[in-house]
Amino acid sequence: MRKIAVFGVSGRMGQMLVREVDAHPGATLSAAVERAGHEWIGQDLGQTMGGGARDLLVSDDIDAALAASDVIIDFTAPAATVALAARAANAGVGHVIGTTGFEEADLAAIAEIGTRGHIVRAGNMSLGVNLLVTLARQVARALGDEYDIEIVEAHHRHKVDAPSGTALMLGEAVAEGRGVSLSDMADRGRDGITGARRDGAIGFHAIRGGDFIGEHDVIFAGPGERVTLRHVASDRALFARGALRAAMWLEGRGPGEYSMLDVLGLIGR
Ligand SMILES: NC(=O)c1ccc[n+]([C@@H]2O[C@H](COP(=O)([O-])OP(=O)(O)OC[C@H]3O[C@@H](n4cnc5c(N)ncnc54)[C@H](O)[C@@H]3O)[C@@H](O)[C@H]2O)c1
Ligand SMILES: O=C(O)C1=N[C@H](C(=O)O)CCC1
Repeated sequence: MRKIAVFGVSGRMGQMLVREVDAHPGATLSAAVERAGHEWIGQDLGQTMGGGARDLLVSDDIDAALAASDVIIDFTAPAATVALAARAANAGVGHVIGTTGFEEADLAAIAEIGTRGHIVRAGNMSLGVNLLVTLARQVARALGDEYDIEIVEAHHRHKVDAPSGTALMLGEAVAEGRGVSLSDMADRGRDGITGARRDGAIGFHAIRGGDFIGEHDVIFAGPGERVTLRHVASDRALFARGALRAAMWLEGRGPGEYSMLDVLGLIGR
């Protein structure tokens, strides 16, 4: 049995993850972790999730959670994830990172920890989005600079980061397809007298509202035609299933910062 701890357990994703781990015949929930001071700390996990008691208390004790686990699944917040990555690596525990909203310095810190730790990190854990990433790279390469690329995403009203992690994955993929750096070409939102579109720009636009789970369009607008690649998530459990797959996949792997493209066997496609 693979022992899996869920961090951010009271969150939208945390609760999905508990259900997926419980349903997996090869996995057992080893710890349920929330941030210090959260109202769920010390409560029975089953009861806080609205069911019967299950003999597992929600805790903020990171060392105890790491000691009890083979791998942790972390959908929390950037600062928490970066700190946790170092502790998981030191403890020899795998770390599946679903958190988004990282700054460049956070990503560099995680990459450094990935030289000794066992990490899977992806801004989107779904099979469909990761397949779309490979398609977006190919389409950008095939269509070339005459086609303007705009990435439009929509998420629920509680989401705190923009562009979404998925939009950034798609942006990296189209930039790679074109042989350019995303940080040079990204154009995030537009407002006011922006001037005409910059040649080669990769545009990002974020819609926030209601209960959108996650929708992404990559638009290639060319002379006389447009191509749109689209992904629509209709069930948040999708992301939890992907994260659990990553947690199982990490078993027996060497150190590294892997992506869902590795987990799903989509690398190089
Ligand atoms: N990669 C993916 O497929 C994917 C899918 C959905 C969401 N996400 C990302 O996952 C993150 C969480 O999303 P959500 O919708 O579940 O948010 P949420 O706000 O519902 O849940 C986050 C939880 O993390 C907890 N938390 C914060 N700091 C913590 C700490 N130090 N230790 C333990 N717990 C801590 C919060 O208290 C909260 O309960 C976001 O960054 C989101 O963008 C990624
Ligand atoms: O609900 C969220 O938050 C989501 N975050 C990920 C992102 O930033 O792309 C994946 C989709 C849902």
